[in-house]
Amino acid sequence: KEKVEITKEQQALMKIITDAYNRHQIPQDVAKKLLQDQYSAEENFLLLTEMATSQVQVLVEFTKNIPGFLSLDREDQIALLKGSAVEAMFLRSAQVFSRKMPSGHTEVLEERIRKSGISEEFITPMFNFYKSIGELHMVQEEQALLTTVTILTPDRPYVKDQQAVERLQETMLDVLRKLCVLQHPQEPQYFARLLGRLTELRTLSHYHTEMLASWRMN
Ligand SMILES: COc1ccc(-c2nc3ccccc3n2[C@H](C(=O)Nc2c(C)cccc2C)C2CCCCC2)c(OC)c1
Repeated sequence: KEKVEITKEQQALMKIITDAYNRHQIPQDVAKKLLQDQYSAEENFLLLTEMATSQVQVLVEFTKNIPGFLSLDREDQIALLKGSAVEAMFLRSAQVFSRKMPSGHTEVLEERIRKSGISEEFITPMFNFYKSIGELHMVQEEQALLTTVTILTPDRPYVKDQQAVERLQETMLDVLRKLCVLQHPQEPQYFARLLGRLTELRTLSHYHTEMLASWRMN
């Protein structure tokens, strides 16, 4: 049984990324808004686009704090941001949905989202993903590193120097793997389960355009 140990450098890397992840949060708490009032499909669509837009700005600021990201080719940085924006948005939504809330709040939030205007056919895959993320009970370091690993996906469209992105992603995956072993010692499969969510995330994000196009306006 090999002793898993996070090195000093990896500790520092994890702190930089987690602090940046927590610092670059969306200002307004959309869950609180949704719990307070019921909005029309049009208002919800507007809220969704506002959230998605501010999320992209937050993502850009966050990536500036990923050690090595700014050393990548400038055009590759943009390709990585464009390629991961929707996935990062669903990941953030899953984390917001899975947050510990006073009893009954999650059910109300789920109801508001089901009735938001999104087409029926997308509700099940979306909530299946949210619940599968929730079941992982990720600590904030794992959430930050998982988002970082998602951004540093080498095979996004138009990435020229895939090797450079792969090297960066591997650095992050190594820290994440060790963190999972240390945080979930009874669950040796935890890291694999975590990465499996990224496959589900990519599938869900393929629906995104269709989800918007089929939004049920009155
Ligand atoms: C069509 O694609 C989506 C994407 C996300 C959601 C979504 N899942 C959520 C889970 C918890 C809380 C809110 C949640 N959202 C929306 C939201 O704002 N997501 C969000 C964004 C966009 C950026 C940053 C951060 C977040 C949370 C609410 C937008 C207003 C209508 C209701 C959904 C969605 O719901 C139908 C459909």
